[in-house]
Amino acid sequence: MTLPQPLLKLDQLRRHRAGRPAVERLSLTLDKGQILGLLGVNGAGKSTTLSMIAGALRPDSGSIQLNGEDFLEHPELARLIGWLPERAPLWPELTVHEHLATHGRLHGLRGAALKQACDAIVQRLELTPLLLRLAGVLSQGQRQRLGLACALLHRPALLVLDEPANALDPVQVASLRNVIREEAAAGTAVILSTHLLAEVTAVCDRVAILHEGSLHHDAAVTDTDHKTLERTFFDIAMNSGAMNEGRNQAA
Ligand SMILES: Nc1ncnc2c1ncn2[C@@H]1O[C@H](COP(=O)(O)OP(=O)(O)OP(=O)(O)O)[C@@H](O)[C@H]1O
Repeated sequence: MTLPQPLLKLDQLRRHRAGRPAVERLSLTLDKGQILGLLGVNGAGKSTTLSMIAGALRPDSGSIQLNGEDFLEHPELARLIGWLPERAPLWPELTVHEHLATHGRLHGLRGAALKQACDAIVQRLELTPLLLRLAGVLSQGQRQRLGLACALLHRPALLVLDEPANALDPVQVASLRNVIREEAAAGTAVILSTHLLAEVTAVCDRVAILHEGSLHHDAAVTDTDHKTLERTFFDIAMNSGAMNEGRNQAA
């Protein structure tokens, strides 16, 4: 019997930025319907990792497989991905509706299918009152919601969210959590980076901790209550030198 392959497989990813290692020998897998939280202090390498997964930054070495295919060899597999970067890239002179329609067209949606996709995401993310507003005058939280809508519009198999709760009010944070859970229940794999441990325990079923570009922890969240996760996070952040020595000796 052949085992189902993971939706996403990172193998020994490496990337230097400004002459320094930003991500080092990172290997991870993610299955359909899983929600992985990526934690780490500032500069740990979370955004660099997510940018490589989303196809926006090429690794120096290592491989990325999507559905068993080599993403670096087949960049067209980007159609499987919905990406919300740390700062949603919006055109200030386009309205919310024009953004959605443009994103849909870029993903090959036309006519009735495009209208249906836009209507569905507008309703889901409660964007109706904002439809005719220019992106340039949206609040930060509204920009974040529009960025999330653009990432979800084409029904990606893998959702890559870089600090998605940034600037959202508590009502919108709760609604974001629901959207993430609904996506995972429908089979979408989700990877999200955050600084908020509570975000991970509330919504993720797995957690990975990056430090200085390397993976230091990868565990199921059900096995890790909030206090334990907090302790693990601080241990890694404060004792990384000692941990690295241990890892090097073990290697
Ligand atoms: N555009 C860039 N040019 C050069 N170096 C960069 C760039 N972006 C990030 N870096 C460097 O890469 C390393 C990893 O940064 P990255 O943004 O991936 O970390 P992060 O974990 O997402 O941080 P934060 O939590 O602050 O968003 C850091 O040393 C950072 O200085």
